[in-house]
Amino acid sequence: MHFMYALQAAWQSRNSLLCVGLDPDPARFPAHLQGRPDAIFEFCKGIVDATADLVCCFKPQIAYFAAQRAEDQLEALIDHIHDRHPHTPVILDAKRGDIGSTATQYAVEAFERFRADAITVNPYMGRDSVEPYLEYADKGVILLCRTSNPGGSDLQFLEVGGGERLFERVARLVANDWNASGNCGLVVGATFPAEIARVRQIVGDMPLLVPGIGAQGGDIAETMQAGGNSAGTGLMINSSRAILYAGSGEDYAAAARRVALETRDAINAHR
Ligand SMILES: O=c1ccn([C@@H]2O[C@H](COP(=O)(O)O)[C@@H](O)[C@H]2O)c(=O)[nH]1
Repeated sequence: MHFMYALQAAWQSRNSLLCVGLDPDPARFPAHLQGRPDAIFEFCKGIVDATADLVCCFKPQIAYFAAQRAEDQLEALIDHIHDRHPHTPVILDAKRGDIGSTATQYAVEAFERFRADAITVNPYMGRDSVEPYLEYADKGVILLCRTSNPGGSDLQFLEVGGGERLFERVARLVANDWNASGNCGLVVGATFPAEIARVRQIVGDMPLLVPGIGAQGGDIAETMQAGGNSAGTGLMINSSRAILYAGSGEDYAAAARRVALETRDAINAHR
């Protein structure tokens, strides 16, 4: 199914704009999982099974798996999500960016090896570097636009001519030129609500992946006010650490569910 249809369906059926980020850090795992060769898979599976009915998508961040030589556990986790929680889109957060021939391999990795429904991509090498992902017309391509980190302003805020800032140019380019298959989205951090509003103004109803609530301190009310689209959806609001590490004992998944539920409800209170 086309990523955008799957996302629309998940927004409706789950009544949720919450994306749970899967950033497994073994140093923070509960004691009963420490030292197990499949700890990363088991930890994430516990989170996924406890929260799947509360989310519109999951977002595994590939660095947490690759750093532990655990790409096989990432493959198993995405298979698990597809098998046990169908109709729950998976965004592989990889922020890839390279020349076309290499990007082709990254696209195969994301969509064929890992079976992700969407991938995050860095747009700053230009259209030919993004084309290999766009060619998978039913997969989501979510481009970095205004990232949540403070240093994002170093480049993304630069004026690039015509009174436009770089993040605005990216938003306009993606909305007007790169989105021919209707499979693009943008990353805009919750830590910069004014820029979320500006991006929404430029791109209309395009889905925005919004990290930065929870551990990074972004405000849910301001995010919703700035980013909701005409249908009251349009957002995948990500929280990773605040949910993953809500508990530290054997009941960590139940603790994660409690915080996911609170977060989903706090988001819905502003729709
Ligand atoms: O601008 C961006 C783009 C991506 N991220 C990613 O989102 C999560 C945020 O984790 P929290 O624990 O909720 O802070 C993480 O995987 C980042 O790599 C982002 O934070 N900002």
